[in-house]
Amino acid sequence: MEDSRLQLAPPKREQIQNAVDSEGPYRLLYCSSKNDVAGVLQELEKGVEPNLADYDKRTALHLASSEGCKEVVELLLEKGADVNSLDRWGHTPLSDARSFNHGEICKMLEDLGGVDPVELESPTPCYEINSQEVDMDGATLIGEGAFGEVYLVKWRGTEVAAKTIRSSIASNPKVRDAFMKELALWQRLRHPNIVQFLGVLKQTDRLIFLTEYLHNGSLYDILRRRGRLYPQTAVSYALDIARGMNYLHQHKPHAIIHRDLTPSG
Ligand SMILES: Nc1ncnc2c1ncn2[C@@H]1O[C@H](COP(=O)(O)OP(=O)(O)OP(=O)(O)O)[C@@H](O)[C@H]1O
Repeated sequence: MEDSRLQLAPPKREQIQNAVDSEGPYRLLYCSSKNDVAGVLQELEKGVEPNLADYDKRTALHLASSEGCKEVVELLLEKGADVNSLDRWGHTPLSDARSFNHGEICKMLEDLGGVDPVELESPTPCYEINSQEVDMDGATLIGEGAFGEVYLVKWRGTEVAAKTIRSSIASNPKVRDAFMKELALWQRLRHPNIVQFLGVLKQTDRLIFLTEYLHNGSLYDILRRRGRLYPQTAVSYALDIARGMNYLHQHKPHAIIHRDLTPSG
């Protein structure tokens, strides 16, 4: 697994813009994303609710905050827009203003009690496994990846994969920190098509973590052993991969983007 593979992705700007109509009550959302103060005022005067939201539960205040439309943010707040409304990803307008670095808007929202639930999420430390429970001396080498060797070991009587991280990588505090954050995120994932993360070995000078052991290895290993797959098998593998990817993309509050999907990992 690469240290940059699992990435947090805020909602894309194009998605925000495509999601809003320029006509009907949704014109409020469209005008808010374009900093069209007169248009926003017109809609509010027609009686459109300031907290009207699109199908992603994004309000005019979310859109104006993402797009840096300071005047519209000011107007919406004055007209009673909810400073802490949550969109489908659990983001408030302040989360959006922060992701796009709109400092002045952040300040306006904070002054009115705006909070950012994304920031409040506490990073969970990685589950630690006592290294005495794992027989590293009896380990069998099963592969080698970009970051180190992979071994088959037994942990509490169960076969698991132990991934060792090269000391040249693990000894760099910045890289190690980024790696640990990625592992902390991985340990929260639960899906039949995502290899299960089990924990990090403690009391060892090396960085080693355990995952579920796959008896057939990676897709690359299967292709190398068996050659061409039957079409039904290929389709069933493709569906399993798509299910795993879909789970990552639906992850809340942020989608997870793999960025390095290959037959070997
Ligand atoms: N959980 C596992 N169960 C069985 N074999 C595994 C497992 N993880 C890795 N392997 C084997 O070890 C090899 C190296 O895996 P690893 O994930 O470290 O490297 P990689 O394929 O280069 O991916 P990355 O780019 O993440 O380093 C794989 O190709 C596979 O043969």
